[in-house]
Amino acid sequence: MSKFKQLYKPLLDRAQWQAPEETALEGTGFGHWLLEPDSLSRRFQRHCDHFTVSLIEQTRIHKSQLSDDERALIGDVDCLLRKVVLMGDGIPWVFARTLIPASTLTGQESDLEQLGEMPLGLRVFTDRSARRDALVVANVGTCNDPLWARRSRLWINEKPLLVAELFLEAAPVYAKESQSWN
Ligand SMILES: C=C(O[C@@H]1C=C(C(=O)O)C=C[C@H]1O)C(=O)O
Repeated sequence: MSKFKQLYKPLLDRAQWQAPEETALEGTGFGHWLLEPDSLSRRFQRHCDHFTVSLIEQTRIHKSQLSDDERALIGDVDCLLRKVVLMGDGIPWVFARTLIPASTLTGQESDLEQLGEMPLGLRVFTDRSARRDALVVANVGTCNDPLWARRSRLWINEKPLLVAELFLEAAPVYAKESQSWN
């Protein structure tokens, strides 16, 4: 089992998700990143020379494996589960876990199953219909050493997928100089 899965999946699993307005994120350096409505991948590309994605795992899961939260957001459906690490110049920045319903992997979106190490966001946000909602955040670290995560639902051609992202210690979200609008 990948060290990323061993280390980071449990942190996402136990995240106590909160609506952004319940946290003091608005207007903070963290908030500019965590509340990013557009593609995180595109934003990361502006903060490194080589933005890459490492595919950790991709598998089909039965709808019985969904949490109640997940089922409420994307339906009681079998899904494709995709786990990746996003890296800037080879440094792990985000551990991401995405659930793509089988009903989303149809028509123009059937290619989402063959993304491999192409960033999901660069594919989804090239579609004019793409939008993000149901964004929630969680600090899965401590007050003194925050480790932020977010979960949001993406829509492409009115079909949903659910993305959970854990911002690892080296991610620019924690760097003073990058806590701005860019
Ligand atoms: C949804 C996006 O795609 C990013 C890339 C992912 C992937 O390649 O699996 C998963 C989550 C995101 O961090 C985005 O760029 O906003």
